[in-house]
Amino acid sequence: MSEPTSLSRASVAVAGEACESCAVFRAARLKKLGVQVGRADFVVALAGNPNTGKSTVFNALTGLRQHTGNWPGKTVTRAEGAFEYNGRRYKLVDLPGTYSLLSASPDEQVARDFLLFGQPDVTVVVADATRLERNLNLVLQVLEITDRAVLCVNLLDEAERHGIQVDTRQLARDLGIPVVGTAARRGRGLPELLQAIEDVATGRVRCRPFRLPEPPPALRGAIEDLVSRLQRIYPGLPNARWVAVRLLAGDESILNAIRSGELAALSRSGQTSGTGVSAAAAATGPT
Ligand SMILES: Nc1nc2c(ncn2[C@@H]2O[C@H](COP(=O)(O)OP(=O)(O)OP(=O)(O)O)[C@@H](O)[C@H]2O)c(=O)[nH]1
Ligand SMILES: [Mg+2]
Repeated sequence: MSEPTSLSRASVAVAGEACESCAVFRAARLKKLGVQVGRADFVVALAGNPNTGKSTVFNALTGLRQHTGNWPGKTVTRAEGAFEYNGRRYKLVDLPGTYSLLSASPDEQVARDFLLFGQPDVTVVVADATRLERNLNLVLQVLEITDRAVLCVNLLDEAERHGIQVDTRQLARDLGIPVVGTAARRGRGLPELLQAIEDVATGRVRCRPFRLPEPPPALRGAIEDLVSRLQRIYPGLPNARWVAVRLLAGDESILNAIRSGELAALSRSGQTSGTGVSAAAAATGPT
């Protein structure tokens, strides 16, 4: 996060002295693997509000051609692709846009279920730099359920056109995770994004995510009690605490997942492949 600007890195490469910290060198370390996911060293999820450029980032890193366009709700199911970076293979999962992990529309549930139960190694939240405040709602929710996240502040070119400047360094300090500014349609910032993903995936950078204050003791006791019951009934269930909180809030979709046996299936499978409560996986090929 305290690296030189992409301009200074690029100038080093132009001078013909590519070094391991320069952006052009790092971009050259990217191999787009398309649908050839195979055995991946790390699984990376792309989450974010609708229309923030998730599929644009996905396409740029995998070489695939997920549907993109300037209206929300284009991606309705999960798409998977792969890339290799610095010799490590990454499975990249493009998710439908969602405003909140509490949302209940079918495509938003696909995103929610993968983030909660798919256990990605890194969650990249792609945010719209022109609507940062609204986008941070999902970022804070994601930070409640994972220690390994990167914030990609995309559409920086649009923000600049409107005179908006984003202080990514301050954001990184406040959120406790790497924050990278991008204009993904033109590839700007993607070398830095790749580096941040690698840093978090390999543990080179340890996140200290901002968390909301603990609930009052009475509620905390109820949550802990429910968590231990859930863990007894559903051993291996990821994010049992989140499930407990949603049950206490009377979340119908979680109650239905219990009644239908979906939650039991999740805890049995461990969900490393991330099928999700209601998600149908969609491998997307070049179109
Ligand atoms: N100006 C500009 N446009 C961008 C950038 N990144 C993506 N876009 C455009 O923004 C629109 C939305 O991009 P998508 O990649 O489809 O967004 P998404 O987040 O996958 O959208 P949903 O799947 O509907 O949630 C498209 O028209 C992209 O070309 C960027 O950095 N700058
Ligand atoms: Mg999309």
